[in-house]
Amino acid sequence: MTMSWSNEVAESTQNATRSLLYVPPHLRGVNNGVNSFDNASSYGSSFTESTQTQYGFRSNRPGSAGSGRAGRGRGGPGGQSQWRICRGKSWGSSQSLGQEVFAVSEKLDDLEVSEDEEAEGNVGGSGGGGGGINFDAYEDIPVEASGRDIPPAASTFAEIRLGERLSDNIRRCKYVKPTPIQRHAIPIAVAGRDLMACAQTGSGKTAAFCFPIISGIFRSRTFQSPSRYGQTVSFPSALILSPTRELASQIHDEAKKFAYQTGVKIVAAYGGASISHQFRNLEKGVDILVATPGRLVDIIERGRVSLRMIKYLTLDEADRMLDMGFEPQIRKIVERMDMPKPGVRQTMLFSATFPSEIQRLASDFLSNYIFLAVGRVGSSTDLISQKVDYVEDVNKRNYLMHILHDQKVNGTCGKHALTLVFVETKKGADALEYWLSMNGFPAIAIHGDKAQMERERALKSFKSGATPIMVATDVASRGLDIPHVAHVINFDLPRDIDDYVHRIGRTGRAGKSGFATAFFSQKNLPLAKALVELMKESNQEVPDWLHQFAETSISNGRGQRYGGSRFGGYDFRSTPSASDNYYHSNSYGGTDPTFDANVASPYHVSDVAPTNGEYHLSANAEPYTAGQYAYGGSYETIVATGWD
Ligand SMILES: Nc1ncnc2c1ncn2[C@@H]1O[C@H](COP(=O)(O)OP(=O)(O)OP(=O)(O)O)[C@@H](O)[C@H]1O
Repeated sequence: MTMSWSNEVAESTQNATRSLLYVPPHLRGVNNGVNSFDNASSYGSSFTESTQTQYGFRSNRPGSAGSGRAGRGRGGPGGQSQWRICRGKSWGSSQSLGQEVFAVSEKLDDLEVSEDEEAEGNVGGSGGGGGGINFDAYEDIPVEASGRDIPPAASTFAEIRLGERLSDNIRRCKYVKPTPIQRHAIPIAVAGRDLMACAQTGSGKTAAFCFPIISGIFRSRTFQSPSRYGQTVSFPSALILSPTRELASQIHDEAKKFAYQTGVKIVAAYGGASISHQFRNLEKGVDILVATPGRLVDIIERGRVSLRMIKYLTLDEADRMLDMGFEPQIRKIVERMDMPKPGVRQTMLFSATFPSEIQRLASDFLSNYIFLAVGRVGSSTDLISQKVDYVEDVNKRNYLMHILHDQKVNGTCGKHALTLVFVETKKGADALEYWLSMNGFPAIAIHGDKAQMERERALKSFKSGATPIMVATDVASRGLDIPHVAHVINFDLPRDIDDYVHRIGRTGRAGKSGFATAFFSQKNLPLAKALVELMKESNQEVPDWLHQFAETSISNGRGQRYGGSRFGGYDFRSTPSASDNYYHSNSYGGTDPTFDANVASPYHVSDVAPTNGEYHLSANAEPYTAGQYAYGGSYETIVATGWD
């Protein structure tokens, strides 16, 4: 049998196991077909008024009447919202729980990807589709760039001149058109500039940093030889750091596809996997090393890798990499392990969220950089329909099971509609996996206490649809690009709104719609304000009760966001507190000599309607005011347990 091109390149993880039905160890030999959901027939009665959802179908979804951003074209021709009122019914808080979860499953129905669609290569995801991605969804996204002499954006890949081989691979991946982050970031990176880039989850950041690196290494080939076969110490030209093993592995797979037949060698090194195997891979030659921080330090200290020749440094999920959990290790790698200094190497930082404190820390690693924000910094894409339900902790399991049961009986949770359930703790993940499995729901858990093989097996089983429910801690919240995740359920809400943004971002990727449900209880009060702001920014309907919580709640700081909605993003250099005398650009290609670091420019570069590569300045936005977008409050320590 001939393997498809992408399968050939990414041999291992691409082998789906759809035909396998996962049976958890404790259920082997047990009649798995028995659905003990009968036990749950009394759900309705076990829910008090306060646990009833305040479900509202969105009549004000983008593209429908009343939307401030009508005509986006998302969800089909004519800009019809995916989340329409189903079958002419309207729902309210007086509906029974059963009816409400039924409504959820109807929504999931809308999300299902047909076999035809997949066959046509219209499905995004690491499988490499993309031809039918709804790029219109991104067209009116605000873009802001600040910094000196900003290279102009490109509207096609061809304009960027990435080289023939890479261009062929881009076509093979069915990337017809660059996404907004790619249009802006790739020319900046190809021009050799340092970059801090913030763009929404699922919007194509991986390619935005991989293409310039691969192209740059390929071009310099004649002048500089790669790390050669048999060398005991490897000297990669590029280092891509990721907070999790799974993300490192995914970036490695993607980069390999992009670098196919270019001769650019890519090696992954992350914890939990055999280090001797990784040494052997390094000995075969490495241009681009994709690594998690812990394993990288280990291999450097064992003298197997030197960072002396690094020309490109990328931190994916950069804000996570620089938060309290990882920062010391990253500093050690970047500042004390032989790596060329900022200005000598090229540094690129990418994330969907960038709190100002982290931007400040990150600026230590950058030189004369450009800040690029596609969409509002830290906002979620409005491709994700968000719903928040008030559910007391004691009722969460039953409520979850009711939702899943409904998906199941309505046939809406097929192999193409996966459900990802986030919980707070590793123990909680195991317990919920067990409980769901015992109740006839094929679930698998992933968390940092599992052996790497088990983590990989869990992910593979979930991706293939063999186990369509995955219970996860935050180890799966960032970067993972899993096709067909239709529903993200925050069984336990995170304490940090940015984590919420990343978690729900596992659905609604590459222009596709997704659905996110959060179970909110009293203990989530500190998150209420930020959640309301985020939902409003993403054009979501906010339940009245959540508004009330938000008004009364005191933020814990991490929950709080930069205040208010505003066009474009926020570059921390434009606040009075930015310690250095930073520059600020008022246009692509020009620096405003009158720029005052204390009052940022009111001009914004917009690509709302780029014509012939021309970008328009809009002076319509209010000037920044001091601290207006500061990531308010105190900064709580986040311990990145189980990440590396
Ligand atoms: N130009 C493009 N054309 C078609 N598909 C694309 C394009 N760029 C990226 N994709 C696809 O979009 C999906 C999301 O991309 P990617 O994983 O890079 O998103 P991301 O912005 O890094 O998300 P996150 O913030 O969650 O890490 C992937 O499946 C990728 O293959």
